[in-house]
Amino acid sequence: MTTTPLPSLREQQHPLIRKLADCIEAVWHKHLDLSPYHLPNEFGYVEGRLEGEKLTIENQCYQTPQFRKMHLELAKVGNMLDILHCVMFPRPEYELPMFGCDLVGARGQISAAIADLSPVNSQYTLPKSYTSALAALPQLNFSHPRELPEWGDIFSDFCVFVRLSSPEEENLFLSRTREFLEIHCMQARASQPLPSEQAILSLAGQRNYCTKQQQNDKTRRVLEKAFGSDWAEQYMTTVLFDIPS
Ligand SMILES: C=CC1=C(C)C(=O)N/C1=C\C1=NC(=C\c2[nH]c(/C=C3\NC(=O)C(CC)=C3C)c(C)c2CCC(=O)O)/C(CCC(=O)O)=C1C
Repeated sequence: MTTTPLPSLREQQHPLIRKLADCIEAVWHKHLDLSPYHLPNEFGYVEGRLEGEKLTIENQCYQTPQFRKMHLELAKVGNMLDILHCVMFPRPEYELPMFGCDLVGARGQISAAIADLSPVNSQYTLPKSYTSALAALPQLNFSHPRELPEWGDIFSDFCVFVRLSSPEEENLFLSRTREFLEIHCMQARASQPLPSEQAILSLAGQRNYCTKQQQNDKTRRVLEKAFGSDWAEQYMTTVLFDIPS
């Protein structure tokens, strides 16, 4: 007897969030050898109240030989906010950057769309194979680019951070994020583990990435209003951006 999977939260969210969630899963399944990554079970599916609005979070996590954790999170705040969050944490013995993306939709418009392959080596530079593949992509011109906050110094020169104001730009963002993911997954599959002293340097870069991302007060505020500051702190430091030991 086949159990029909529960409909994902994405069916109730902004179409671009649904398309990007489907795209991320498709690229992961196409290129990588996925195994489950078990989050503490209270975090698989959580519900809270945000000023009377229900906050629903749906998490999916995998791991592969090259990635210790690949996290796709969908969140919905009543009818106000739709969120997609995705971070791929490389195993430190691989010199791979961090893929991260965040989509925040309010009342049908995507006010924040960001995707990046962020360097975590000791010089905070991307591997040459990434730089050449990314530099070969056509230059995109979005009508509403956005300025990164202070803590955003972790992102690469190829980072896309925009407000999306049309279906055409939504599709541009979707295809550029798919390109980032395809490059990343193919590079990851072709990569070999580094000597252990290199792993220590990558760990430091990942720690910096997580520490900076934990400074995002816009994320923290949504979580605090729904679950309180202790829960938000725990969630940001153990689920969203857990610093590898
Ligand atoms: C790879 C990058 C990246 C990753 C992985 C990441 O997690 N955030 C990332 C980036 C990033 N996010 C930003 C903004 C917002 N984030 C949320 C909320 C959530 N985002 C979540 O993931 C979750 C958990 C599900 C919640 C709850 C809201 C509400 C906003 C305001 C929306 C707006 O400004 O229009 C900004 C702008 C920050 C600024 O301008 O100061 C940046 C740069």
